[in-house]
Amino acid sequence: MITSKSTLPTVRKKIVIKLGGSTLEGLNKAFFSNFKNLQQEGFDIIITHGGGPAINRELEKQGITSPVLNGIRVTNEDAINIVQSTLIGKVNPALVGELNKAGIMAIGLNGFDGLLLQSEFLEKETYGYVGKVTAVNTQLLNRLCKQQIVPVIACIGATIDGQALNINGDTVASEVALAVEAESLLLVTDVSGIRIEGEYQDKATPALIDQWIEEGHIYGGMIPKVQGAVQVLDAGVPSVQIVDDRLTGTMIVPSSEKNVAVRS
Ligand SMILES: Nc1ncnc2c1ncn2[C@@H]1O[C@H](COP(=O)(O)OP(=O)(O)O)[C@@H](O)[C@H]1O
Ligand SMILES: CC(=O)N[C@@H](CCC(=O)OP(=O)(O)O)C(=O)O
Repeated sequence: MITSKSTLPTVRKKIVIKLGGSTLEGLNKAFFSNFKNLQQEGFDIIITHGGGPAINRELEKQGITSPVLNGIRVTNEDAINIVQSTLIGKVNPALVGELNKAGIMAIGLNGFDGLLLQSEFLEKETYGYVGKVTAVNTQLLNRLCKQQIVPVIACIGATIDGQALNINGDTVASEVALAVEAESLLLVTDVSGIRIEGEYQDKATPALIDQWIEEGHIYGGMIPKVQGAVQVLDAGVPSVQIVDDRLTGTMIVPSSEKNVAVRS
C-alpha cells in the first residue's frame, strides 16, 4: 500500500496587528521579538497603523483645527492633505524602516496601492473627508504574505474617483482582519487594555462594553477600538485583544462568557 503525506496546501493563519500612533515612537525590543516568535510559530502577520499624535503635531504647525467626535477626526479639505502626507510620507516609512532594521521584511502600503482599501465617504456633512472601507484587496495581501513579506498599511482609503479619505486606524485594522479572516486581531496601544475605575480588565464582553461607553468609562480613541473589536469578534475571529506593546491587555469575549475577571 502506498502511503503519502497530504498534498493539501498549508494555509498559514493570519494575525492582524494594529499599532496605534501612541505606540509607534517607542516600540521596544520585546515587541520585535514577540513579533518574530509569532512568525516562527507559522503565522502570517499584517500590520496596520495609525498616527494620531504625528497628525496632531502637523495640523498644529499649520494652524488647522480638527475636532474629534467619538474618536473620529473631523477632517476638512486642508486637514486631509496633512493627514495623507503625514501617514504616507512620514509615519509609514518610519515604521517600515524600524521593522526592516529589526530583520523583518516589510513593505509600506496605503489604500491607493493596488486598490487595497476601496472606500466611500462615511458621512460627509458630519465628518468631512473621512472614509469607510467598502472592499479590501485580500489577493494582494495574500500574495505578499506568501512571499514572507509583512504588509504595513497606513489608514488612508481611496475612493473610486481617486479621493483620499482619512479612516481611523482601528477601523482599518478591523476591516482588514475581517477581510483576510484573521485568526487574531491585536490592537496595540499605549495602555494595557480597557481600564474601568482604575482596574484593567482581563476580559470584556460586548454587553459590558456597551454599558461602559454609555457610562462614560470608555471614551475618545478607545471607542473605535472597542467598536471594531466587537464587530470582528461577532464575525467569528477567534481572538481579539486590546494590548500594550508587551502584548498584555484585555481579551474581548462573547457576552455568553461569565468568567470576566479584573487585573490590578
Ligand atoms: N476605558 C478606557 N481604558 C483605557 N484607555 C481608555 C479608556 N477610555 C479612553 N481611553 C483612552 O484611549 C487611549 C487609547 O486610544 P488612542 O489614544 O486613540 O490610542 P492609539 O493611538 O493607540 O489608537 C488611552 O490612552 C486612553 O487615554
Ligand atoms: C478618521 C480618523 O480619526 N483618523 C485618524 C487616523 C489616525 C489614527 O487612527 O491614529 P491612532 O491609531 O493613533 O489613533 C486620525 O486622523 O487621527
